[in-house]
Amino acid sequence: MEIEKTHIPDLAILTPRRFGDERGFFSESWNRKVMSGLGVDIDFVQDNHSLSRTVGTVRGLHYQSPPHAQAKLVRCGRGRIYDVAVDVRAGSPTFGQWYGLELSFENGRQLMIPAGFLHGFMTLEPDSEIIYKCSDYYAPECDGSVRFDDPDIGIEWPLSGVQFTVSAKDRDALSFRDFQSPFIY
Ligand SMILES: Cc1cn([C@H]2C[C@H](O)[C@@H](COP(=O)(O)OP(=O)(O)O[C@H]3O[C@H](C)C(=O)[C@H](O)[C@H]3O)O2)c(=O)[nH]c1=O
Repeated sequence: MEIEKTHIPDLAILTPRRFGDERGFFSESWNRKVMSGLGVDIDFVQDNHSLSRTVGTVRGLHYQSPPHAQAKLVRCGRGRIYDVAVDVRAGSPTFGQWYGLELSFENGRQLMIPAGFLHGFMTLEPDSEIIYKCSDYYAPECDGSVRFDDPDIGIEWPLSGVQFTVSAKDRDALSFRDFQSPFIY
């Protein structure tokens, strides 16, 4: 398992080793013992899996507030997405800063997102599927969302000039200016 830091503290990229042979490959997508040896010890309790049919589907930017804040480990099981996390931990030196990268079946990369971040992605291929581990259970009463295209965050999404597919919840999401962070660094 390779682990790479980003410019945002605690936000990291994990790339599991793939054992290739004539059949294809085998990979351990998560191993708690290996990761705790690398200093990342999270008790994930829920796995999520979503399929987005069209290019330019955007899901996010979402968060769950305490006491059900979620750390997430995100990977792309099919297709290709641009995955983004925004640091919204009050007091963090990188508060309001975002980091994005391509996750795909091909590159096998995973984004390790601590609690206290907004999370969202944009699909770059049709029929893209993401699979992600969460460190707390779904709690709709704690669910919140901020506009993916908020100018005060300024995410440089890779696609422009396309008709984005966005849920009503995400279209009506908060502006970053109206968002009150419930997270402490
Ligand atoms: C998140 C979630 C949703 N649901 C139900 C609730 C709705 O009836 C349906 C679709 O939910 P939603 O529109 O919130 O799904 P996404 O837009 O993919 O939201 C997710 O996308 C972004 C990228 C995230 O990081 C979050 O995990 C999550 O907010 O699934 C559940 O039953 N359990 C869950 O954990």
